[in-house]
Amino acid sequence: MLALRELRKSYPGFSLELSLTLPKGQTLALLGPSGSGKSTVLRLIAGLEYPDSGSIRMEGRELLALPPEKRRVGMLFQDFALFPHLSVYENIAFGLREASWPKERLEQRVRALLEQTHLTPQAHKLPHLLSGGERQRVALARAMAPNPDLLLLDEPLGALDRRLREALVLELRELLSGDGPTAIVVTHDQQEAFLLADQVAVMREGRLAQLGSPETLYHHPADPWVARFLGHRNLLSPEESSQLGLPRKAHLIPSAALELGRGPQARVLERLFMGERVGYWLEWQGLRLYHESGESAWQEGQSLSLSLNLSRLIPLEGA
Ligand SMILES: Nc1ncnc2c1ncn2[C@@H]1O[C@H](COP(=O)(O)OP(=O)(O)OP(=O)(O)O)[C@@H](O)[C@H]1O
Repeated sequence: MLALRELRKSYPGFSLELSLTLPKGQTLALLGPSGSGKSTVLRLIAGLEYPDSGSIRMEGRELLALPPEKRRVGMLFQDFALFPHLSVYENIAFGLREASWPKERLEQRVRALLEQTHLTPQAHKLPHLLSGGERQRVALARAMAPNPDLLLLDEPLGALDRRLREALVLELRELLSGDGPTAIVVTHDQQEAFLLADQVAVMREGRLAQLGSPETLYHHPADPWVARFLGHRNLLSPEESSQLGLPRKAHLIPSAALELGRGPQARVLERLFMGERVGYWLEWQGLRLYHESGESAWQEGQSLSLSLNLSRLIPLEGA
């Protein structure tokens, strides 16, 4: 288990303050906008930065008392940083040679990792001959080689184009799930965080805005900021809520609360064709609501009847 306790780090104009725990074997995603402190957390754990105060305990050891190389933490960088002149095999073996692993044990470990990451046929290739996905797996195998207690992945899919990211996120998910390593993944992509992590920590300005499973976070965001950050578009302010007869609090309108085909008229303000799905911004009873569906026939200016099931709205803390 990893435990960060009251970890503090200040830079001019920015301060981080964080406590959280991560059970062994689980994956945590640090999700937040640019500048919210995600990479700082990784750097503090890896030992590339030192905190002003606090503690980082991993399997009962205080990591802050140890130099980076003794922390048993593996790091995977955004650009993978493979050694271009070394084969796949030698890239994976690199850290083990540095740590003077005995020959036989080293060979066994590298072969096992090649198997696990489906890279055995590529073992003797140089990195430039590999696909993006294969390169990612080499980098991951290299980071996992010395059996770190914790794997840190900083935007592991950040440098790749969207189509490749979509395929690779599933490969990464397979490697991290089940009896995979304890891992922390930094990402600013909500979908990636949800697909990879058991727990998601949403960060805002150096603080933990919310920690929870992807489903809990999505269905029960802590406040309107988290709700908006996770892509919810239909939120009521406290004033709008009270006009509808609800308590004077912000509310989230889940898509299941919008019922089409009955109720007062809504006007289509904007139609956003995206392919399989079409998004519609609607004006209804003085509110601007967003609805997404497979229905593509509605046009701008058209009216539809719509009702809002108030019993399904979720009250949120904060404004
Ligand atoms: N070495 C440093 N010296 C001064 N300020 C720093 C340093 N490292 C980070 N910061 C500041 O700390 C804040 C958090 O940076 P950090 O890189 O952790 O954010 P992030 O959430 O990872 O952002 P991104 O998604 O853009 O990578 C930023 O305002 C940044 O400018």
